[in-house]
Amino acid sequence: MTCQLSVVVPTPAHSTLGGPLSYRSEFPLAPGTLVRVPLGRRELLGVVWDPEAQFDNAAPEYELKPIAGVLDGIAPLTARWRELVSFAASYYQRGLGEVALMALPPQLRGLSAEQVARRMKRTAGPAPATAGQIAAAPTPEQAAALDAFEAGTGCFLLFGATGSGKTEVYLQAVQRLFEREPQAQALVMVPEINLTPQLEERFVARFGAADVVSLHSGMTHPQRLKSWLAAHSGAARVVLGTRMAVFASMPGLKLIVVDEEHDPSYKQQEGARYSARDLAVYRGRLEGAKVLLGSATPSLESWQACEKGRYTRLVMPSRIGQAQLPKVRLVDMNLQPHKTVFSPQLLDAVSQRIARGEQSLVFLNRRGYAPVLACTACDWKSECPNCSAFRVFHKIDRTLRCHHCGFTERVPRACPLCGNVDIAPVGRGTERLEESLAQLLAGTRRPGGEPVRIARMDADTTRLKGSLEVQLAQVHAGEVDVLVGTQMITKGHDFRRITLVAALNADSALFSADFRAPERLFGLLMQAAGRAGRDAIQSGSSEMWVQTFHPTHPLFAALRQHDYPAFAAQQLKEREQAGMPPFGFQALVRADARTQEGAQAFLAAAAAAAAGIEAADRVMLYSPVPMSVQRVANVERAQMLVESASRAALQRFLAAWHPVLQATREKGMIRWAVDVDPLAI
Ligand SMILES: Nc1ncnc2c1ncn2[C@@H]1O[C@H](COP(=O)(O)OP(=O)(O)OP(=O)(O)O)[C@@H](O)[C@H]1O
Ligand SMILES: [Zn+2]
Repeated sequence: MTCQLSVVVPTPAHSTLGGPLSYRSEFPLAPGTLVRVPLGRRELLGVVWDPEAQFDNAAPEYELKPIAGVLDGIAPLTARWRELVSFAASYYQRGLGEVALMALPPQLRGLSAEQVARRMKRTAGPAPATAGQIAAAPTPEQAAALDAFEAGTGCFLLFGATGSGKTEVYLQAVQRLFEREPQAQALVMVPEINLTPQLEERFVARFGAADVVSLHSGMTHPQRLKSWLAAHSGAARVVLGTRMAVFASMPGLKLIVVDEEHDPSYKQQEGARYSARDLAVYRGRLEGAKVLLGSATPSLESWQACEKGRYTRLVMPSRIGQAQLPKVRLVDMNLQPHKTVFSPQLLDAVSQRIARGEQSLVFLNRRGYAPVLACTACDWKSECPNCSAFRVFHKIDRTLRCHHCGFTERVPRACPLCGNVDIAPVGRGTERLEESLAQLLAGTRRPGGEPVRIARMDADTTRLKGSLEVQLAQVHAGEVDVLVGTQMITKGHDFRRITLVAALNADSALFSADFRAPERLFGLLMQAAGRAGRDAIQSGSSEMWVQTFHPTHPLFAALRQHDYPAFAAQQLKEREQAGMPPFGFQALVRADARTQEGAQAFLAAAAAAAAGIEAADRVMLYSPVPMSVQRVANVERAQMLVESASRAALQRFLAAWHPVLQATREKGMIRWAVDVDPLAI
């Protein structure tokens, strides 16, 4: 008996081999089975997909190649998993094979059936240890949220203030699930790996190390495979991971938590540009699993879904232990001498904290020493030769580094244009901020009379594996008085000793062209404020300082009141009037080419050819424009916005347009891609 199988294999993006390929097998195989198949001269990992005709004697056998092997140690992927992958591929306009294989651990691709069988044996460890740490007694707000979650169905938004104990709600929701259904599985997603160490500890303490596995890109391939197999076999009951974990194979999935659901890092920014938060909601529906989104500053999309009754809102306005939210203080920088970096009031407030043995956090969204190095005599600036951007001066190793293409050079001794030896940094990054703070606070003493200890945390200081954990531990242990860093330090951390948070240059985002900029800024400032005063004892005197040239901006009025709902209502009104998301739906087509003209011509040609295709009348195509950083690594970039009042119409249009884009030729074109529901425009 010969069977015809449809098998999904990794095919290049936009390839005409988008769907499953047909292979021959001597025996029937269940959909979802992992197989190895020949393609061209290679042998690839594939997934048996839902068959049109799994068994078909009339098939022209001689044309079909036989499969090369079956990974029969691994149970087939479920129909729901395959449906999730199919949906993601079609919604985000990518190849099915690309998405399916991206969703599997990379190491699986290279393993033979025997190797897999051996790994499976190794993952089957001792019986899982039972839950260890006892849960804290929930506060009344936590208890109410848990009960409402228990009683309802579908998708929930846990709108809880910073420090209101959302993590404990996640833990107890999972725990209650396991008490009811011991075989059930829970997926808990976090935005970034840097938030994971603390959370992972808490889940392990509660459910035991054998029950909890992680999935994120910081893991080695063998570790990832091990976690994946444990989740797939059901041995691990909790999967804790970043956006990629949304595709984890979990046959017993009953609960999905998305912590800090507003965080932009849930959106993949290359390849298949999926939103893990949105897929989590979709997956919840597919699997019949409840979905719990949590945030103190929800995305306007999720907020609107609550307003419309599609999600159930759970609110926890109070901080644990009656701790208060910090008092917001605005410093009007118009009243400060020109080029003031640190207003004297702010400096004074920080010094007072140090003298009392409290910690301060100062954040600035720019790493490096200075964003530009410039000649004091001529026009030379540290431009990147490959990008339309400046190279950033890093003093620590005296380099100029491009943060877009990575191009790095030693700082020249003299101006490359005029030979002047006096070249100077312009502006300020975290490295320089750390340096100037050390000077400004040189006279300040800690309660014991010791000098001030300043630490910096950003992508540069945390590059080495494990260094982030070490630095966070130092802050938690009170070995740091002032923590300087990028927004990395404003997210999610449960700092207990910080009583002052300062934002130094928030203004640039106030007048950004991106309609999401106010939402992002407000979220960032509220989250940053959320790091102060988390310990009830000190919270009464906690403060959030914002230095701004626009103190009367309405965004700050809402910030002062910690009033997210008012801010959201005002923003949603503006968005509704303008037909912007979540009231309208968008996609971006990006084009990379040798020249900017070429990139734009490609987009214009594809737009012209779109007339008359399905749903084109319900879609608005804007003119192609250069991207804000127009050239990166000598590639010119342009984009075109596609908008519709209907998500379904936009989807139909994009699907019909795909072959048109594929057929559009333009000299010098390098690549193009569609970004559905783009986060930045
Ligand atoms: N029921 C409880 N009893 C005592 N302490 C609790 C309780 N629930 C949470 N906590 C403690 O309160 C602190 C804040 O909780 P958590 O970090 O979960 O806040 P959060 O809501 O996630 O805040 P953020 O949005 O800022 O991340 C933690 O130290 C946690 O251990
Ligand atoms: Zn560059």
